[in-house]
Amino acid sequence: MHIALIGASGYVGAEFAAQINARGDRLTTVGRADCDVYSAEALRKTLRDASPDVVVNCAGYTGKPNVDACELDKANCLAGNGVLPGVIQQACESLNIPWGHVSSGCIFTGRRPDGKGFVETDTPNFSFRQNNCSWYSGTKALGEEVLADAQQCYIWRLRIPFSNIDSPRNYLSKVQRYENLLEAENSLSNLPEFVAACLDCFSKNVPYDIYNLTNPGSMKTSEVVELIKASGVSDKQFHFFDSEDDFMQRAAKTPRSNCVMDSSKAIAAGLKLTPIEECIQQTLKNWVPEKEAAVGQ
Ligand SMILES: NC(=O)C1=CN([C@@H]2O[C@H](COP(=O)(O)OP(=O)(O)OC[C@H]3O[C@@H](n4cnc5c(N)ncnc54)[C@H](OP(=O)(O)O)[C@@H]3O)[C@@H](O)[C@H]2O)C=CC1
Ligand SMILES: Cc1cn([C@H]2C[C@H](O)[C@@H](COP(=O)(O)OP(=O)(O)O[C@H]3O[C@@H](C)C(=O)[C@@H](O)[C@H]3O)O2)c(=O)[nH]c1=O
Repeated sequence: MHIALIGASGYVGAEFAAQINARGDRLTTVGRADCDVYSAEALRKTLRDASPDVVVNCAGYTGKPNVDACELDKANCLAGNGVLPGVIQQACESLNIPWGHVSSGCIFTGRRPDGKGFVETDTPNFSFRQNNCSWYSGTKALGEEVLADAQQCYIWRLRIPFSNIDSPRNYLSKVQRYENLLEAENSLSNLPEFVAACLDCFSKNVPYDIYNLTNPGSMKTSEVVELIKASGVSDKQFHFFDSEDDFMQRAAKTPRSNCVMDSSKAIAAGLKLTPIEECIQQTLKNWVPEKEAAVGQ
C-alpha cells in the first residue's frame, strides 16, 4: 500500500512513519515545506503527482508543552485543527482517495449521563457549542463537524497517548515529570497500538466511520502511579493537587477534558486494543528511559 502521510514530522506522525516503513508499505510524506497544505488545489496537485492509495492526516496544532499553549495562538490552532481537515477532504475527494484523520477524545468530558463511556454517536460535550472547553478541544470538535459528510474517510480518536519510549509527549513520562498530579479518570491510547489500528482500518477494509481508539477501560491517575511504582520504573514521591480548582490555579491555563470513552466499536471491527491496565503494565516492562532512547536513534 502507498500511503501519503500529512504531519509526519510530529509525535504521532513519527510513529505512523515508523510503522508504515516496518510494514514494508510505501511512504510519501507531505508537509508545509512541500506545498501549501491550506490550498485544496496545491494539495490536490501534490497528491495527484504522488498518486498514493490512501492519505493519513496527523497534522494538527496541539500546543507545546501542552494544550495551554493553544490559548496563546488561537488562529494557528483553529487553522490546523478546524480548517485543514476540510481542505484535505476536498483534495482527497476530488481524487477519489480514501483517507483517515487523527482526531482526539478530548472533545468529551466526564462520562455519559448513564455512567458509561462515550460512544461514537454521542455529541461532543466539551466543545465551543457547550462553551465549556479549552480552545484546543473546541477546534478539534469543529474539525469533526467539518468532516461530518466526508466520503471514504476514517476519523480516529486518539486520547492521551503513551508508549514505552520516555519523552515529554508520553503520558507515562508526564506523570513521572509533573511536580503535582491531577487525580482524574481517563481513557488512554497506547500510541503504537493506536497507529497499528489506524493502518489496519485500510488493510482490513474496516467500514469508513468514526472510531474511538482508546485501550478498553479507564484509569485514575493514582492507579497509573501505582502501576509505575510497582514496575520499578520510578521511585519518585508523587504529589497530587488538592482538587481541580487547585490544579487550575497552580498549573493550568485552560480546563482539561478528562473523560471515559467506549472503544467497543473498534474492537468489534477487529482492531487490536489491549485492555488498559494490562497495556500499561506491558509498556512499563519495556520502558526505555529518554537518555537510552536518544542513543538508539
Ligand atoms: N499528542 C497528543 O496528545 C494527541 C494528539 N492528537 C492529535 O494528533 C495530531 C498530531 O498530534 P502530535 O503529533 O502530537 O502533534 P505535533 O505538534 O507533534 O505535530 C504536529 C504536526 O502537524 C503539523 N502542524 C502543526 N501545526 C500545524 C498547522 N497550523 N497547520 C498545518 N500543519 C501543522 C506539524 O508540521 P510542521 O513540521 O510543518 O510543523 C507536525 O507535523 C493532531 O491533530 C492532534 O490534535 C490527538 C490526541 C492526543
Ligand atoms: C499540566 C498538568 C497536567 N496534569 C494532568 C491533566 C490531565 O489529566 C493530564 C494531561 O494533561 P496535559 O496538560 O499533560 O496534556 P494535554 O495537553 O491536556 O493533553 C492532551 O494533548 C492533546 C494534544 C490531546 O489531544 C489530549 O488527548 C491529550 O493528550 O495530565 C497533571 O496531572 N499535572 C500537571 O501539572
